[in-house]
Amino acid sequence: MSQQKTVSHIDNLPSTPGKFKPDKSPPYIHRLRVHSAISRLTLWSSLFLIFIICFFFFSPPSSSASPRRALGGDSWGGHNWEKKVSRSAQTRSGLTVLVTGAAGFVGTHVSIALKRRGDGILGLDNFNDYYDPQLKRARRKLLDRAGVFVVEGDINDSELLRKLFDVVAFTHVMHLAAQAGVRYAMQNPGSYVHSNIAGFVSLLEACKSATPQPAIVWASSSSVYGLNSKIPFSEKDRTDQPASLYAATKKAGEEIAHTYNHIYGLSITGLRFFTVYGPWGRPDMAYFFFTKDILKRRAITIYEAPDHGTIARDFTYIDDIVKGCLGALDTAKKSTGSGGKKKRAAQLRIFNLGNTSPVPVSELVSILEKLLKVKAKKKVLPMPRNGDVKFTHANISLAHKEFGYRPTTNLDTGLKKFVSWYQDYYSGSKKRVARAFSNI
Ligand SMILES: O=C(O)[C@H]1O[C@H](OP(=O)(O)OP(=O)(O)OC[C@H]2O[C@@H](n3ccc(=O)[nH]c3=O)[C@H](O)[C@@H]2O)[C@H](O)[C@@H](O)[C@H]1O
Repeated sequence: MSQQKTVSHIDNLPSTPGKFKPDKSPPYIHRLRVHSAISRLTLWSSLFLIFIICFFFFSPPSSSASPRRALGGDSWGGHNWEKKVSRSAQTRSGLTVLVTGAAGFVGTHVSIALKRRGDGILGLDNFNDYYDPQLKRARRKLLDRAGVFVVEGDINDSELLRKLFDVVAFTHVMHLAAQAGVRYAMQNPGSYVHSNIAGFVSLLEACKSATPQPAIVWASSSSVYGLNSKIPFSEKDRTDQPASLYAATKKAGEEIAHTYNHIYGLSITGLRFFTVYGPWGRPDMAYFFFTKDILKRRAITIYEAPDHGTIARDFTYIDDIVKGCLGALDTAKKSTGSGGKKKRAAQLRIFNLGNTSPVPVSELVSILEKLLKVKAKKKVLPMPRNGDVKFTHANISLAHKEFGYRPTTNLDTGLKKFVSWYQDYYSGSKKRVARAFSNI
């Protein structure tokens, strides 16, 4: 009993050493006190040790110290990586631009054009295999030579995006990463939602939280006009009848852009590209695979509208598109938000970037036959209902007024340049391949 009392008395002793007054208790009381002090010390040391272990195990590794694995891409992070990122984005007096989809067709041309005039450019691309990734790797070589570093990663990787905005204060984002192709949407609808909707939102989230907020210029598409029959297509025309999921995701992008502009004060410019073609183009596009098939003496399919109607496109040459992109970047006003909050209304624009002269697909094939000096084996079939539209035709007066956009390359001239690049690039001759790389 008395021992129990004594123990409870010992437990009530002050734990602060300075307040402990030595007393004249018997020796067994001292032993008990020492024993208790040792137990407490052991308990606190164990707790401290557990805390340290938990801290090291559960805290995220510092990405500046060790590289991390990107979502669907290379590893990123670390001192050397950050140095490459900063060096690529460095500029004396120009823009500091993050180009998404930099290893894509338009992304490569725009990045090189911006770098050449002195802007600081950082590329981002996930190098997916929608079409030959070898071609994307070859474009990366061009970018490397031009001094543009391309980070391999996905726009859905918000941690990577945050890191990029931490390392570089981008003034602009040229957003070109997307799942392209009108007809492929029937085979892989999820990829359109992943890149063109979820990916776009992920990018806008990063932009709205960045300090400073960048101005954004991004690629919408002529396909948003869908079944619109009023020609030429003007930005004021209706865009609520998309004919493909691709078009629907681009239209959704335009609405999402409105929301981020409205809530967060992001300055956003959408560019509706009209069937862009040229050297280093996309192998999934008709002019590209027609060239390949004609040269291989394989039959090509040409679609026609009901009642043998013509299908036509406002084919637009890549150099004209590049000028349009640069014009849009140069006239983009600053975003107005900060810390994720809007201060005042910000710029929100949409422009057609087309060629203003539609050409029937049959005419495109005739030009290719002349340039390739091979007669095409043609199969004419009714246009399947798989997302295609009968014709496109851009009214470009708005882009002309705002930044002097005026396309100057007709389809004959543009295809001549494409065919010359194609024949060099796929020639198998070292000298000619080198020429394909130098002609950009
Ligand atoms: O402006 C856009 O926003 C879009 O442009 C491009 O789409 P489209 O204009 O449909 O180009 P593309 O496929 O080259 O077909 C060209 C023509 O060939 C016809 N076509 C096609 C295939 C075939 O086998 N036969 C055929 O006649 C076909 O009927 C069509 O008339 C981009 O791919 C797209 O990503 C998007 O950017």
